Amino acid sequence: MSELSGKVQTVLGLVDPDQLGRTMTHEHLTMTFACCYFPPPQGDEAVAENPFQMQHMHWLRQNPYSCHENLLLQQEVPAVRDELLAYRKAGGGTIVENTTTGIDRDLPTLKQLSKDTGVHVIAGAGYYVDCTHTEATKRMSVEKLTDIIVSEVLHGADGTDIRCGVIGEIGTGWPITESERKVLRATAHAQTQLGCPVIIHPGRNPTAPAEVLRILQEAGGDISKTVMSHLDRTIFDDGELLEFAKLGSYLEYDLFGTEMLDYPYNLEVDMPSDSQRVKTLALLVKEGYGDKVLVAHDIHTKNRLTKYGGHGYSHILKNIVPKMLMRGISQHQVDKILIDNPKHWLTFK
Ligand SMILES: CCC(=O)NCCS(=O)(=O)O
Repeated sequence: MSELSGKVQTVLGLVDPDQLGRTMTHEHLTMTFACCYFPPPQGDEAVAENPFQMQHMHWLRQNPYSCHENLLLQQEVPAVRDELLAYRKAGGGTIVENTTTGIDRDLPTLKQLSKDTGVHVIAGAGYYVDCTHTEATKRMSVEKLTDIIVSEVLHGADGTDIRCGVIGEIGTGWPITESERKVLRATAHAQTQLGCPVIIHPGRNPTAPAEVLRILQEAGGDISKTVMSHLDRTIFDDGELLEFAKLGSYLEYDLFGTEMLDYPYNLEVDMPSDSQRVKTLALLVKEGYGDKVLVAHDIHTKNRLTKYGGHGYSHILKNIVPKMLMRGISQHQVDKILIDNPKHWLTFK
């Protein structure tokens, strides 16, 4: 039996799963999203150059990807430290930090933030979406990719001895590229060796999540230990959602706090409001999937920080939990979503 078995691996080492407490399963504390810059609407160029003013806050919430500076979360370590202290005060215990290769994972900073704040931080192994894969990555065999991912969990990543505790977020687009397919197969092979948790960023198409699970399953992956992220912007029809839920992965609503009219990466998408997200969680609980639901904010741009008038990492604990209770989700079920489900997912087999 491996020394990881029955434990959770944080950036500070192995911990007992009962120590995690309330857990956000999909956040970023330091990263760059420059790969996904989207030009501003015509006429808004001047605002995009100088967005961090009170009168531009609404514009920034509607157009978070159209301002270069907003995509550099890695410049905000002191603000993130303050936010983590506030998160602890609000009752939070753990954050899964989903930054993988391609969007500037910074393990020493994650370790320091965890030391400074007492929040458990779990780092992610593997690769983000195709446009961030280097030519060298694209040339790698599945075996080589598997070895790298396994090593990031067992020995440490990015030339450090700081170990990752999950694989992901593994980035995929739509359609899924050949390089992304190889990374998915490597993810499944690494998961088979390690018995570890996996988390996926699906493409922006309602059929993308099931296609990813199919690829993972064919490569021997454990779907019951895999999280499908970003369902808020991916599957909109209740019937389709319940069909997807039958496949057995964790179901993650991780864009709490993000409300925007025009989702630039796919204008077909109507981004739900937080109230609509809570309604969907209530549906999943009622239909028997309460032990599969996970939640988070996926903070990946500056404007989502409270420093810039955003919702911050404590929004779910402070505002969404009361709304969940008000909409008939029991306290027992809320505790499952925030404590038990993350704990079971994050524990190595
Ligand atoms: C790196 C952060 C990330 O991928 N977030 C998801 C953004 S979106 O695809 O939901 O727009």
